Amino acid sequence: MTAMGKKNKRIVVKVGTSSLIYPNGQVNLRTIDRLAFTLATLSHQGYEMLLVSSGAIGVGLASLGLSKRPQEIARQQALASIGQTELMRIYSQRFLDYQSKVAQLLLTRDVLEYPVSQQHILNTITTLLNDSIIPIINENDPVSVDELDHHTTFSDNDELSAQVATKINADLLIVLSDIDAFYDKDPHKYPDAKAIRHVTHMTPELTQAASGSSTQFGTGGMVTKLRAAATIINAHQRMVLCNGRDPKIIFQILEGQQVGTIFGE
Ligand SMILES: Nc1ncnc2c1ncn2[C@@H]1O[C@H](COP(=O)(O)OP(=O)(O)O)[C@@H](O)[C@H]1O
Ligand SMILES: N[C@@H](CCC(=O)OP(=O)(O)O)C(=O)O
Repeated sequence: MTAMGKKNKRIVVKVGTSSLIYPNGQVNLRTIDRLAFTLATLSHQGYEMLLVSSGAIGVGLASLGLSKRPQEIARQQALASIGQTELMRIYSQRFLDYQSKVAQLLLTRDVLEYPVSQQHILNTITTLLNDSIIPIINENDPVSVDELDHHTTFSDNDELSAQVATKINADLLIVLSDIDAFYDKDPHKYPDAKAIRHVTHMTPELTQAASGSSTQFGTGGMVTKLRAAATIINAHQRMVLCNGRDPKIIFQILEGQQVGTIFGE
């Protein structure tokens, strides 16, 4: 079973905070550099590449030399606004080194759901892809709110990446995490956990196997990745979950090698 057929062209890559920030809070420039190299190379080969990148809050913490995420929402939103510009500065510079241009889209749930704004977002993405510019997407954290009467957040960027992948009709969503695959239980807690290589449909057992993040900076853990996978399976699309330590793993996936966990028929 491989993730890709020959016709696959439009690829969404999602990278989580745990791949972008070292456990000591420093920005992982090595991974960012390899990510830029990989996506730029594939874009030059004719693939349409999009990146959904977390890391605004993590980079914000690193910029201010803070080690712990604050509780207060306004502080988190301020950190995201500080970190987002720095994250994009790093991406722009690294992608330029590999002769690729990037663009930034910051989205909230409401603008992606409302038909008129959704169409504008899709038009922007299509125009960028036609010009071989790589859209880098994150949630617009400083304006996202999660209140009873006004809910504009995505639960997490895993869900945002699945929403984007379905709306732009992507051929594949690749979720890069700090773990090699989806396991029958959290391998950070249970050393005897076994990798599940292919999931064609969701079952209550699989949902139960997924638990939260056990890393300092990750947010949703496997719960949100499984939700994203369910969205992708329902849309008859495909998702691969794999380790983002070395983003060159994306080349292996596109060459048809079996890595990580494949979700979808
Ligand atoms: N069944 C499972 N299989 C794999 N990982 C799991 C599972 N349940 C929970 N996890 C945890 O989910 C983590 C990945 O999620 P997270 O820390 O949010 O990463 P990211 O920043 O990439 O989104 C893993 O490091 C692991 O500890
Ligand atoms: N929008 C937030 C990331 C939220 C998120 O989903 O994080 P992660 O679980 O690391 O993918 C940020 O840029 O810090």
